[in-house]
Amino acid sequence: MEFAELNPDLQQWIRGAVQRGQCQSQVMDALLKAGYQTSIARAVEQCMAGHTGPEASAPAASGYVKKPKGDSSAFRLFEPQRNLYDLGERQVEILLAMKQPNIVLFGNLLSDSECEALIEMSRERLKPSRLVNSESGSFDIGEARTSYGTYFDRGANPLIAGIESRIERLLGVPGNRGEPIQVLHYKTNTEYRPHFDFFPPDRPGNQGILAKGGQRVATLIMYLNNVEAGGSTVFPRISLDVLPKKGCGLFFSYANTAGDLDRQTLHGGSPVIAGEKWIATKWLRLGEFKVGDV
Ligand SMILES: O=C(O)CCC(=O)C(=O)O
Ligand SMILES: [Fe+2]
Repeated sequence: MEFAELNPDLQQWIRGAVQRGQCQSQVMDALLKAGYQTSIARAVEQCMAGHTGPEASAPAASGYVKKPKGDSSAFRLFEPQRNLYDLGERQVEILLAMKQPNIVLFGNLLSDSECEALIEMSRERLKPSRLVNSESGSFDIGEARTSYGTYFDRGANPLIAGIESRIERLLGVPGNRGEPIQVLHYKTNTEYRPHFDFFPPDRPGNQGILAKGGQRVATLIMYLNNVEAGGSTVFPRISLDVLPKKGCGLFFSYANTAGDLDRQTLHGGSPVIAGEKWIATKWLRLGEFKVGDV
């Protein structure tokens, strides 16, 4: 495979690895671990030899969140303009809004019965949550994330479809950019340690994920129950703790006002001290995320 045929994210990663002084076998090793075929060797060789042609410009669904000229709004996504969003079937309130990072807390996003139904339909399906290993691309279980979870394909049933349609109308982001809704259950003493929801594009293990729908650009966490103690969504770099409240939704997008990935969005699910915690999460991509692309 020719270097020029690779997608720009992968080109960029290989260029970066070469510039960092990695030798051909180290680069190949990382790529093979990330699931690429040996046929990529020719492209790596070309890059090593400096025969890469002109730098390709990143397509819309690139691994980076880059500011399009003069406008970062496509990447920052939802920024509230009113205090109440009347969606007809539901009035969603804005309870908190922060500009940098772009964080919005929604009230009245889900009804009590929607929250309860989501929990009930997930109970039997829960499996230990996994983390993406950004070096190898594998999905690993570990103590950084001790919740249990499951997910529902887009439009999997009328309840999921209704919630997805509400999210689409509220945020103004096409539903086909959404990943499947994931439901997570944290028992007492479990947590999800601080992390980024975007996939650092310079890591070989993230190339496969980025190829499907492009970079993640935003998260919407929907709280499905009230938690007795602990279990906040914590943003340690900005000293913010959002306490879970049934029916509320926490939205944040990862591009700062310059359109670059904002590392202030580091966040986690802090340990549940008493009781249990249930959330449902919708992540949004820069491009279309095809159902089945998990
Ligand atoms: O549990 C939380 O509040 C945060 C969950 C989270 O960060 C995630 O699922 O990516
Ligand atoms: Fe997260």
